[in-house]
Order: sequence, then C-alpha cells, then structure tokens
Amino acid sequence: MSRKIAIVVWSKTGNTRLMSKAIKEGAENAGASVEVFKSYNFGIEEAKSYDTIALGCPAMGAETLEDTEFLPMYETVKPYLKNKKIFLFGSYGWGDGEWMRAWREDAINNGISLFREPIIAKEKPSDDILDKLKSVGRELASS
Ligand SMILES: Cc1cc2nc3c(=O)[nH]c(=O)nc-3n(C[C@H](O)[C@H](O)[C@H](O)COP(=O)(O)O)c2cc1C
Repeated sequence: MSRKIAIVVWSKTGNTRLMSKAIKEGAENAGASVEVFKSYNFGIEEAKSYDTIALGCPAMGAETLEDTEFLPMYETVKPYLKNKKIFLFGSYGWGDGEWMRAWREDAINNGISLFREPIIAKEKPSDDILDKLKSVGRELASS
C-alpha cells in the first residue's frame, strides 16, 4: 500500500503554499498518496490517522507561528505528533528565520523527532529550494 502523507499548511500570500506544492509533487511522484489540509481542517483525528505529516507556516506576528488558525491547530495536535515522521517548513520575510528555530526547538522539547531539518525560504521560494522540497517529498514517501 502506498504511504499516506498529510501536508498541513497556512499561507497568506502563497509562498508557503508553493513550498507545500513542491513537497506534494515529490511525494506523489514517488507513489505516495498526499492530502493537503488547511490548518482549520486538521485536528486530533486527522493527526492520529497519518504517520507522515509535513507542517508549513510562515513567520508571522513577531517571529511566531500564525496565531489565529495555525498555532491553535498545532497546540491541539502536538501531543499526537510523537513517533511519527514530521517535517517543518515555511517562508519568512525580513527576519533571519528565528521563528523556525523557535518552532523546531518547541517541537523537539515536546518529544517530536523531526524526520530531517526544517526548510525555510525567504519570501517566494527559489527553484533551488523547490527542488530540495521535492526531494523531501520523495524521502517522506519512502519508508
Ligand atoms: C502580519 C505579518 C507578520 C510577519 N512577521 C514576520 C516576522 O516576524 N519575521 C519575518 O521574517 N517575516 C515576517 N513576515 C513576512 C512573511 O513571513 C513573509 O512575507 C512570508 O513569505 C509570507 O508567507 P506566505 O506567502 O506563505 O503567507 C510577516 C508578514 C505579515 C503579513
């Protein structure tokens, strides 16, 4: 049976969404079945039913995750993300990626083992980053 992958993404201006599309493409090309969720459609039941989950959110607020939809979803499902293949990604603007360092640390402190280091893009992802994300998609698809 092909691997089932969930990609949960919040994106205001489309940059993080472009990143999610590259992951999806890579994973589907490697034979996985991929479902993309907006953050408000992803809850505990969905988290329980996927063992491979990519989470994408840009830097918002002051170096934080978006806090009306994405952060509440993440806090709700966080206890259910242990012992799974988890990948974090997102786009940022004027900062230096601090939001992702904080997110990564929070995940690790909560017992979530990240399948590989997060990938971040400054504003619109470059072709190089999109290629890396396609490779991640392929890696996520393989067991
Ligand atoms: C309200 C708001 C807050 C933001 N806060 C940050 C920030 O703290 N640090 C940063 O590097 N970029 C920040 N940005 C820039 C976005 O992270 C950046 O434009 C990103 O590419 C948006 O991703 P998206 O197209 O997926 O929505 C902020 C943008 C907005 C609209």
